[in-house]
Amino acid sequence: KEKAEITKEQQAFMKVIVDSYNRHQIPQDVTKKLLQEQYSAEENFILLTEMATSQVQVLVEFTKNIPGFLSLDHEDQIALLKGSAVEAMFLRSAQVLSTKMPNGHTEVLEERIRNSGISEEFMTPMFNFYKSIGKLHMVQEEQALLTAVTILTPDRPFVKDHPAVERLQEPMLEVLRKLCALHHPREPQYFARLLGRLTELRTLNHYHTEMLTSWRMNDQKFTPLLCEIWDVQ
Ligand SMILES: O=C(NC1CCCCC1)[C@H](C1CCCCC1)n1c(-c2ccc(-c3ccccc3)s2)nc2ccccc21
Repeated sequence: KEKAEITKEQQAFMKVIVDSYNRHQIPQDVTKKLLQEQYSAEENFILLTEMATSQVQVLVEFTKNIPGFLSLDHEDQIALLKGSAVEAMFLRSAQVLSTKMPNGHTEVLEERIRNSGISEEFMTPMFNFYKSIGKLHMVQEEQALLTAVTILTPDRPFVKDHPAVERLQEPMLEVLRKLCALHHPREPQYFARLLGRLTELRTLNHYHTEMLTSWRMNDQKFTPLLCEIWDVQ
């Protein structure tokens, strides 16, 4: 019995994470902008760097609210943020695309992304990921916790104290498992499928530098923050 129930402290824990996740304002802006018109590859690249820069700032605020994160070794805090920023960006982008929109808007958005300047070879893996996230119909709490679980991945490059990160990730996974059972009672494998998406995320992470350098334009410009996050220049 007690295995399934979400305890009082787990609820409080989850509230902190979900509230802080919902202070995310970027997704609406990017959807509105992209639906306005098809921009040139240059304009889209600038839009991406702007969105990504503010997304990283929001991600840092979100991460600081994860219980226990600030008591981790400071260099490990940086390593976790650097290691997860791109995955959080793709996860957020997937959630933006799977948000319910008026008829035809999703198709327009997809078209704009296909013609944004990203080279063709990345479209299939990227949209496969977006579709697979969409099919999960995640509730907000699941989205917030999945992002927190992604950030608290112990085996990121340069993380020294793995066990300390695992100790933070475990309660997160426990609450997420209970949430999945609660919101998707008829899908016992839902939690496993959710975690399977994290593997797909790592593949996209693997492509990201090439996606940027092969963007259909010359001499892409990056802000110092993005050079840190995107391993470019
Ligand atoms: O603005 C965006 N995403 C925001 C990021 C911060 C959080 C909110 C969403 C971009 C736009 C794509 C079209 C051109 C402008 C930028 N976007 C992407 C990305 C495709 C490739 C991406 C990437 C990231 C890092 C490295 C290499 C490549 S992100 N998928 C989207 C799905 C739905 C709506 C927007 C989406």
